[in-house]
Amino acid sequence: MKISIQVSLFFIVLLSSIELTFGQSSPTILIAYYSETGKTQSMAEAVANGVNEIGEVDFILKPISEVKTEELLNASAIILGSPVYNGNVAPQMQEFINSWPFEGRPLTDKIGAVFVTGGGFSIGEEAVLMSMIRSMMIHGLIIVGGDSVESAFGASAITGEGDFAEKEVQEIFLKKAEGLGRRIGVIVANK
Ligand SMILES: Cc1cc2nc3c(=O)[nH]c(=O)nc-3n(C[C@H](O)[C@H](O)[C@H](O)COP(=O)(O)O)c2cc1C
Repeated sequence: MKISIQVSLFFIVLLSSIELTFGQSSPTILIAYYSETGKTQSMAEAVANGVNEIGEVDFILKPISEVKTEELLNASAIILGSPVYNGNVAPQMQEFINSWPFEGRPLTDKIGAVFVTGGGFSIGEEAVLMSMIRSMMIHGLIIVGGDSVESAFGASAITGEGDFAEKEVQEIFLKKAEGLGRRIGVIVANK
């Protein structure tokens, strides 16, 4: 009798620990970017640093070419980054979004957010933020901006004009990206 109670207790503890291990995995934020010369990648890494500060959520950080459909479907939030090409989103990023599953709108109600890098001031960066936001809204995502009025539509960096030319992405822009990541992290952690 005593042995069978002990065996039952053992299985109860085992099942509880399995539930704890597999039933309570942290929500994940997917940070996906396109980058030819590394500037948008630097912003993506800053977004990830911001998410990391929150601690309660996982993130996947990768170029769009490596993103799997299941990673999109499993993510609680999707954060996209693109450079500005001739006033538009990089065509690779648009193709990526166009490849998302649409039937039944399986991405509906995930959090969506965006960041860009552009060579110059007001020659496309806001248009590209808005372009990605529009596409995400077609898929039913809930759009969230950055953590300051200067990143209201998402985080942006100027990489090629005046003092910002031929340098690493500057701290003032990386801070916006970090703030975006932190904000999405807090929202996802409390969702
Ligand atoms: C083909 C091409 C077109 C570009 N067109 C624009 C543009 O219209 N407006 C702009 O601000 N920057 C433009 N840029 C500059 C890039 O957006 C900028 O250098 C960006 O930071 C590059 O990001 P990456 O290092 O992640 O590739 C263009 C760059 C290339 C290569």
